[in-house]
Amino acid sequence: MDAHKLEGTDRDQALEALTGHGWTLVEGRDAITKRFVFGDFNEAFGWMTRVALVAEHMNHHPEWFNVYKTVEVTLTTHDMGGISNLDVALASKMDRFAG
Ligand SMILES: C[C@H](O)[C@H](O)[C@H]1CNC2=NC(N)=NC(=O)C2=N1
Repeated sequence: MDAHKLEGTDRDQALEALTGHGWTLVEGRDAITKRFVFGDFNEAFGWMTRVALVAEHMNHHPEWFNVYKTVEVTLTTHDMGGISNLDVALASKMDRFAG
């Protein structure tokens, strides 16, 4: 997928959709974040595994932190110094996989 930094109304619309699904902007950097809470570690790590395969296929990788059944995710496009269409695509995959 071709990466481009989101700007203007494209960005506004994407952020509006994401915040409707529990994503928020990170303070002090151009990134989005969400905390996913699963039933147990098995569910959390299973989800991470499914996301990891997609992320590798996209060549777009999350920053994430897992403790037991909780995964805190931050998405940004390091190469562009901000939020791109790839972050939006990966965020929606994560939401879909989390059911
Ligand atoms: C060299 C490699 O293609 C780049 O470093 C890719 C890998 N995964 C990436 N993931 C994310 N989130 N942002 C990037 O800019 C990025 N760049």
